[in-house]
Amino acid sequence: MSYGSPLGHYARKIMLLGAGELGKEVILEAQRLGVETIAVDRYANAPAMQVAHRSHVINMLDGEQLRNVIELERPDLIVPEIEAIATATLQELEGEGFRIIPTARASRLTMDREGIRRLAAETLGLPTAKYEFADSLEELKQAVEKMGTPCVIKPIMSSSGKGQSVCRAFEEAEACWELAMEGGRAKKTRVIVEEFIRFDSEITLLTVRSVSGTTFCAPIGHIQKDGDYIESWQPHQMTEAQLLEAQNIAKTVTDELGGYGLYGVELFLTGNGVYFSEVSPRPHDTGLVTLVTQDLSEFALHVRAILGFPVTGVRLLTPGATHTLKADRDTTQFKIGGVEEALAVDNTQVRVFGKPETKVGRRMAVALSSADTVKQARELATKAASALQVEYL
Ligand SMILES: Nc1ncnc2c1ncn2[C@@H]1O[C@H](COP(=O)(O)OP(=O)(O)OP(=O)(O)O)[C@@H](O)[C@H]1O
Ligand SMILES: NCC(=O)N[C@@H]1O[C@H](COP(=O)([O-])[O-])[C@@H](O)[C@H]1O
Ligand SMILES: [Mg+2]
Repeated sequence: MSYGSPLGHYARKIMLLGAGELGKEVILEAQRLGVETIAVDRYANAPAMQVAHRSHVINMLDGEQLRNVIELERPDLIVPEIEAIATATLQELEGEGFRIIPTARASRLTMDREGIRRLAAETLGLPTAKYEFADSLEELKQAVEKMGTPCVIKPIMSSSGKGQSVCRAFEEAEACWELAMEGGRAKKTRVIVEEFIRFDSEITLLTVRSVSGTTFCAPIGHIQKDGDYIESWQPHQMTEAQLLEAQNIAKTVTDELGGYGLYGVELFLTGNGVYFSEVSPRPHDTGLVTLVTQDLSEFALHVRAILGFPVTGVRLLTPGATHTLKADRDTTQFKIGGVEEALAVDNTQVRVFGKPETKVGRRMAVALSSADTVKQARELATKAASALQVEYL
């Protein structure tokens, strides 16, 4: 396959739908291969827009706006970077010959928690937490009663833990409902109620589907707070049996979803075996660690796979870890400080995402460290992240 230079007549063009910190790394990798890049998101100056050839600001949940921008640009590949996109329009466009990564069906099924959960548990028979759905406070109360407490309540369309809470007693159901209504990405009222799984640890298994077949990265362990990731490390220590179980689940779900690209399969490890939690048909936030641990990062792997290039294997070069920096206020008047101190920590890098605005809980930067052991790497990344700070002006 051959293609011309970016911005020329024969360029190969990819359009990212979503332009956050993960997309920024995807675009940088695409540019290394001489691909033309277009970033789209709901607000101007999003991280990936700052490194793309061009950008557009639209409401990606509006099918007409989405179709217009795609027809205007006519990209060779359309690469969803977040869940909240008008996926029915992506399915129509795929029918008209556009290529959606990994497939329009995969982006539709993973757009909300119901599609992927029913597919995994009911069609594929994978082990998951028990679940119920509710469309009103009344239905939620019934579901909580049936499920018992504690249980986890999440808007069906949300990510990074937005609108998610643990309901510890029946009386808390109303507060959980209110939180979910505020936190969802789209104005949908439906929530999922999940059995609370007391896992020993949780992992992301990055799984690449390419012209070369399916490849797994070493498992990534992580810690989440309020449904959002704080720390991740690679490799995560697990038994051979657990790893095989995890790979089997990942293979089953990614084969079903199909297409080319990197998937992040989220799994809970328990004494009773491995549970499937959810899957991202795209690079995963906890996988940022691969920027310092692997010969090819999850972003490089995604780009290679979606362009139809071979992915013959992935090498873990060193243990590593990441720790995030989050804001705790809503403002445009801020600076990121402490980069100098963070970079003084051994074997450490920093990514400052360049988001134009802080929000409570919004991820603004990450520290990444490598070391001889995961334990050391986690200590270094945590030390570096604690040196980083959002300075409010
Ligand atoms: N049923 C559950 N039992 C116990 N913990 C859970 C359960 N569901 C979610 N969690 C915890 O909350 C975290 C976030 O949940 P989940 O991945 O469903 O949210 P999300 O908003 O899709 O996050 P992201 O988009 O960042 O992956 C999980 O990684 C896990 O730590
Ligand atoms: N867990 C999913 C995830 O981490 N997604 C990443 O966060 C961005 C949105 O950030 P924002 O909410 O700060 O705009 C997304 O664009 C993606 O890069
Ligand atoms: Mg998740």
